[in-house]
Amino acid sequence: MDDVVKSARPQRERTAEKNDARKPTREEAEAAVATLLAWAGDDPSREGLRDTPARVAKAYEELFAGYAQDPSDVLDTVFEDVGGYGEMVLVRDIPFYSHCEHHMAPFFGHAHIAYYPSGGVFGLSKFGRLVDIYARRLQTQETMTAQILAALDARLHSRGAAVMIEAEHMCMSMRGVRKPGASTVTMQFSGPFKTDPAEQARFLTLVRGR
Ligand SMILES: Nc1nc2c(ncn2[C@@H]2O[C@H](COP(=O)(O)OP(=O)(O)OP(=O)(O)O)[C@@H](O)[C@H]2O)c(=O)[nH]1
Ligand SMILES: [Zn+2]
Repeated sequence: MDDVVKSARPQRERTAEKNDARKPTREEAEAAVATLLAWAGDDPSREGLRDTPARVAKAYEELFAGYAQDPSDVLDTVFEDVGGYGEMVLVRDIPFYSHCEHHMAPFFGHAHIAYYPSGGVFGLSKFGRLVDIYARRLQTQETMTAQILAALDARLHSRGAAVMIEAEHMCMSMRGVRKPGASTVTMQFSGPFKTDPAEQARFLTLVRGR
């Protein structure tokens, strides 16, 4: 397993608990939204915007719920009685919505995750949950790709994984360089996917073969 030290439960990552010391109150968050509305040129006290700061704070709780979630928790469902299955498992086209850490603008697309099981397989829905934990945080697409791979690498039941993410960034589509339709593809490999080009090619063929 390359340069990764495995454990049954990986270290907890950035979580709400860790950030609690400097976490503003909900009232402060809503006041900040009102300030942004005024700064954008609107009147936060007009009827249509009166409840907007509260709605935005509530929406942020959902959109950024990943800070309060631990990826190691979702990979705890493992099925060991799978008739000796040890071939690649690929879950492809997992949709996600995230926000880039540079502009807090949405980026969205699909993740594809493959791994080689070792003595058991993960519950399939957990890959969607894993993607969402990272998608519901601020980061780059590259970071998200690497973190999903690292979460799998840290589990005893994976002996190598491949993660590919394809996404469109609204900070490049709606503003700035304004190139709607441009897609960014990132990928990270470990185990056989990293050491064997044929494994990488098989993963890429299976992802594309739909
Ligand atoms: N590598 C990477 N870059 C990203 C991601 N999301 C946004 N960016 C880029 O972050 C960069 C920020 O560039 P800056 O020059 O600091 O900010 P800016 O003036 O708003 O840049 P423009 O977007 O070019 O207008 C831009 O090139 C974005 O396209 C991501 O997930 N990965
Ligand atoms: Zn951006």
